[in-house]
Amino acid sequence: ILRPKYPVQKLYAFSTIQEVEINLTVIGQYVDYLVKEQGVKNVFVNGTTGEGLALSTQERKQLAEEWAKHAAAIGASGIAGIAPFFFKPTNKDTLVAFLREVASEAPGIPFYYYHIPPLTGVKIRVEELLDGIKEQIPTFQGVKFSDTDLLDFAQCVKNHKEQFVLLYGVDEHLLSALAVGATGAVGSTYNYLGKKNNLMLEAFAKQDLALAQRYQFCTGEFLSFVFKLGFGVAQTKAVMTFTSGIPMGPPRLPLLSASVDFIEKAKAKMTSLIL
Ligand SMILES: CC(=O)N[C@H](C=O)[C@@H](O)[C@H](O)[C@H](O)CO
Ligand SMILES: CC(=O)C(=O)O
Repeated sequence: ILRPKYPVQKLYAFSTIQEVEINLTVIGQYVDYLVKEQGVKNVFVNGTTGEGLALSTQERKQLAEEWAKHAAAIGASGIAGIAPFFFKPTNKDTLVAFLREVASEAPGIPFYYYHIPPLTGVKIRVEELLDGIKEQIPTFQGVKFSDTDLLDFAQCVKNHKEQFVLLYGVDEHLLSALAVGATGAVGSTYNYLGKKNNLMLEAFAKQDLALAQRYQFCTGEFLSFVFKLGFGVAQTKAVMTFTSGIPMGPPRLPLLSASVDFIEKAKAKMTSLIL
């Protein structure tokens, strides 16, 4: 959630780009919206959608505190870490050693590995990573798995479902992940399709696969449409803005705001979605 830092746009060489600062004032309203309108039960703060990687440590702390305050929580119920993505770990042991250092800074808080190879470029299989990880990282609690390798995910479930929380993070594939035993889901589309996805979870739990598929196809229909227009975090913010009415603001560089053309088309598509 960002907002322009200056009222007047700064001029850059080829386009107008705004410097943006975080906007804490809308978080209370945002929490209410997620809970009441979308049935969202937990929030993943400073992740991909919240542009955590584009924020300073100070900004991330401010955001986490503001979310915790409005969510009436005393603190975080968990923290998550991604793999280092510039100098990358090339094997499981170095990745575990890295995560262990991060996790040990907060010894009382459950730690999750955020597996997102499309963005980190680190493709070390989670099945392999989880093997023996609890001995190395005592606070290890689970994985947010944002990849389409459902064999890797299924192996994680098969070997560790009792021990770890396995959250799936590719929203358009969630039903497939449920089929192999996902514990839950974390994703950007639950900001605006949360209600439909909760109904999908319910249908799946009642073994009504045909109904669950219709909800999954709804997410798929929307995403497959917007993917063709160019879809990323900036566009997600635009969709969240028009569905919730809460201003999510522009993204921070190198991302650029969604175009008016994108917003119009995405809005029309969203309105046309039928179950
Ligand atoms: C790369 C990315 O942003 N992944 C998100 C979660 O991790 C997902 O929620 C996707 O935004 C969503 O599945 C649409 O592809
Ligand atoms: C949505 C999500 O999973 C993220 O922003 O990291």
